[in-house]
Amino acid sequence: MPHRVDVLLHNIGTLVTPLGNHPRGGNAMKDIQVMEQAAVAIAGGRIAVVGTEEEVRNALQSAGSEIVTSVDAGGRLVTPGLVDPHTHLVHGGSREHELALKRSGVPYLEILAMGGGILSTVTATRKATEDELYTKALKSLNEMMLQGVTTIEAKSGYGLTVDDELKQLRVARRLHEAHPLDLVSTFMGAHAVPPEYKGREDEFVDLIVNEMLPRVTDEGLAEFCDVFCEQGVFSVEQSRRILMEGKRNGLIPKIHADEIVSLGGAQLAGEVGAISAEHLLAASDEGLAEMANAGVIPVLLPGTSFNLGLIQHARARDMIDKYELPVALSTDYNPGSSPTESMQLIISLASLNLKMTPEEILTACTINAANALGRGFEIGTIEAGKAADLAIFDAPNLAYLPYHFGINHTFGVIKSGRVVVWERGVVNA
Ligand SMILES: N=CN[C@@H](CCC(=O)O)C(=O)O
Ligand SMILES: [Zn+2]
Repeated sequence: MPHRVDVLLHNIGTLVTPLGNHPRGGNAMKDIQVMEQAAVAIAGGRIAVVGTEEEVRNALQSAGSEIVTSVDAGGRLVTPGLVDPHTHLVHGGSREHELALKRSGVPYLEILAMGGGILSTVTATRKATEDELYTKALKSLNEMMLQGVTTIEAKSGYGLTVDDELKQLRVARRLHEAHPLDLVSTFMGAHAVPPEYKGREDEFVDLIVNEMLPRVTDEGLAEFCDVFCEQGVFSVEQSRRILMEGKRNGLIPKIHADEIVSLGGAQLAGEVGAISAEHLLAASDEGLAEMANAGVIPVLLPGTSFNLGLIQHARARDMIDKYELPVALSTDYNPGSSPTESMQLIISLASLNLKMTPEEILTACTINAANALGRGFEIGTIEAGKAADLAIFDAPNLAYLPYHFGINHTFGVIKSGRVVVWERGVVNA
């Protein structure tokens, strides 16, 4: 028991959290702890004690702990800080000019093949200075924090030259150092083939492998390596080569797999030992079984299928009920397929379109998402010893979050023991 408690968060109406450090799949996704009239004592940025308010106060009193600051949660709902494990945070420009095209039925991959889509954002990102990218991404990062998010992943992939990929990753590193939120970086030089390599796709893969990957690892700019494995983008063979070379360079594989066409990306995820596979709308049963065998976390992105106007969504129910996979959820924040920073929108869409229960959704946005970033021992639950990352919502219970959709429920956010959002506004950032 610490002698000095920096923050005592008390008068929590309901505290909800999954427990443990590992990904939770199948029925275990529904297993969460629900505690009424709770409190959390925080010391040195970590959770020191959690329990009912009476238990916590008694424990602190018998240890003679000094409480430096008391924070009144006002009877609200408290969850672990949300984790957004798949974002394309750093990019230039926006793509509202493609909205009419999309709504008239032109498919996502066709817009890309016409030189638009991802490639239009590549042009804008190449043009932007590091400072311009920083300022734009900072705004989005604050939006995410106001949603109750405390850790995010950020991918490169809109530079597609050595310098422009490094530029994006340096912006993410600067933001990680300057902003209260934690950013975890992923190198995604294999996001699209740039126009100057059209018809010479394998030469672009050579560039990624021989020049980009070594520079990224030399500068310690990323932990993960991701590939858009999709028809007309990177084949299974090209993806395998990049992910294996990434691994040789110390980067853990992730993969945009079977989003539109069932290419076998889910199987590849299992084969290369990816920590996660993303999208998976078209994943086959064999692919899902392979992921379950290999312990790959499916990161589902219901904002993308919603925004692309698809009838089909990822098969979350099969993944949970049949394959006992530990589903994670994310915004996929990007300027094309999912222009939203809102994890709370994702929470509602997961309920509506993926048919996940509120308990499963909480697990997916916290401990499973944390494990998709290799951080299950550090964040994702409210337990003694973990980082004190907490979200305080103006909601009477957990089910209220997906139920009352389209508004921001966040009242406060505590990141590493520091209050960074209060009364719905950013403080101390
Ligand atoms: N599908 C590939 N990449 C992103 C979209 C990028 C974009 O359209 O700019 C995604 O995860 O959805
Ligand atoms: Zn993505």
